[in-house]
Amino acid sequence: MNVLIEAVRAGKVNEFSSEVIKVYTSSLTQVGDTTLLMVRTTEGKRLIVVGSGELFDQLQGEIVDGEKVAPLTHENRLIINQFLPYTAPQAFGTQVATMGLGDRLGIASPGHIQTLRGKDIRPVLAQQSIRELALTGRTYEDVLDAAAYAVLQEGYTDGYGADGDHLKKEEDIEYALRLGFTMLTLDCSENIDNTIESMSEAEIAAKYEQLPASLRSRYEERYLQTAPNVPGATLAYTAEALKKDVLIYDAAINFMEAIYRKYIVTLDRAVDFEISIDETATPTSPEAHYLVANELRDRGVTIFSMAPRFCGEFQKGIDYIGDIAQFERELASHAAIAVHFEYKLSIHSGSDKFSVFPLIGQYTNGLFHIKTAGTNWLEAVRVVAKVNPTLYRRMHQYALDHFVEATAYYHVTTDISAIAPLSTVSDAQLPEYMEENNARQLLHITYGLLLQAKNEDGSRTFADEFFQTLADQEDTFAEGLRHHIGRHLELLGK
Ligand SMILES: O=C(O)[C@@H](O)[C@H](O)[C@H](O)C(=O)CO
Repeated sequence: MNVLIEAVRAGKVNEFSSEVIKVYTSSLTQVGDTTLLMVRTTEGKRLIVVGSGELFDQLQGEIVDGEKVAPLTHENRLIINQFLPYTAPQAFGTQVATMGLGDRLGIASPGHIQTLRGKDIRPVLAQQSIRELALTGRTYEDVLDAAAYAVLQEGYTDGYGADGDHLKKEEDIEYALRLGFTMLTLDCSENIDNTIESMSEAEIAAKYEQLPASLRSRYEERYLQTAPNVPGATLAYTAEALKKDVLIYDAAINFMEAIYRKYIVTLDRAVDFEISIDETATPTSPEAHYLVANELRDRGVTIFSMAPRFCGEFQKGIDYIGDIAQFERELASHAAIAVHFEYKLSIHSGSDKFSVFPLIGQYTNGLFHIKTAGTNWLEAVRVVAKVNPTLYRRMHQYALDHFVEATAYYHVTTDISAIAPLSTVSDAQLPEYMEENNARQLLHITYGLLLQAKNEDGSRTFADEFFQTLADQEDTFAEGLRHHIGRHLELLGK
């Protein structure tokens, strides 16, 4: 039997062989007569496969002294999924709190698992939007592979989800579902008519009159003649507000129903279907939220969660911006509406919203879905700032030089002039940039440009050194995530 595996079993993990840098003791797994153990070697992570049986035979790898050393490939991940079902993603439904832990690098999930293990919340480890894939150059196969191997590495058997996030096009929906994604976040922003917000009351009335009379009378009967009764929600429709909401959301509701009928109802497996109306210029009033939810229920559309666009600003990687008293008033209604229609409220751009986390935990009674992604990338940047100041300075300067280009992808109100000039900051102070909102947003939204930057000779400007630094500092990164995401959970009441 492999000396490493025997050493792990005997609790003597420091008996490393020469090529092994680290043994992931939690990965020790027995499947029939096959034993698996993940290690990090000078060539990267590998699976040591010992024994015999189907799993041993099917895993692809090199035979060394009768044992198999298997790389963490996509093909091997699919085989492991078959033999260890908990390494494949699952849907969670509406009765357990869930947290989206978007990992743009493919190396954060072990720290996320260490943070959530044992808590009353489940991780959606494989969460990426098509926007993130485009900016990082990754695929959904890469995203699933990274999450599954992290689950194996950490010996995490409580289940995790996979969210095809902010999907707008049918081909992207088909792509994610074909790969086995277990959550689908339908981004309806392109079906929401934001021009209505800037119209006068007369213009709205005129446009509304152009709608079919049958549609108008149906909405008026359901929302003006019948007062909604949602315990805990304060809802008051006026004729003017109803006209506006119908013009803003009617096409989006039709889109939601069409996708549900074509892709969700026809599936032979459970999928958590989320409706995202958060990435739009129009804040979602509680009345608008109720109208969308009521129309969906009336059309037989069952959803896992709804992501409204809250009042104020939920910007990337920084705390809430806005009137917290108004946020609390509206949150109470949004949460009550979610309870009434039996789905979870989903909090997008959930990274670092520390000032409102207690309210979210309170009003949802701890039953929510919250999404993070940027803050996990920034914890990796923080590690670089701590241990590789030269690399951080190069990345920071590149981000400054390319910031305007990055604003095409994310809405931020960053004040670049407020960021301390690099020349005035000592190496020891560099991590403090991660405590300053403008610097956080600078590094947050330029992630794709930094990761995909190339030199004239085609070599990667930052990515190779960045990933090597994070590999060398794997424990530091995991500890940073345990601290930072742990703070999120603590304030959310988890
Ligand atoms: O950056 C993205 O596209 C995603 O991380 C998106 O922002 C996600 O839905 C989210 O809200 C993460 O906080």
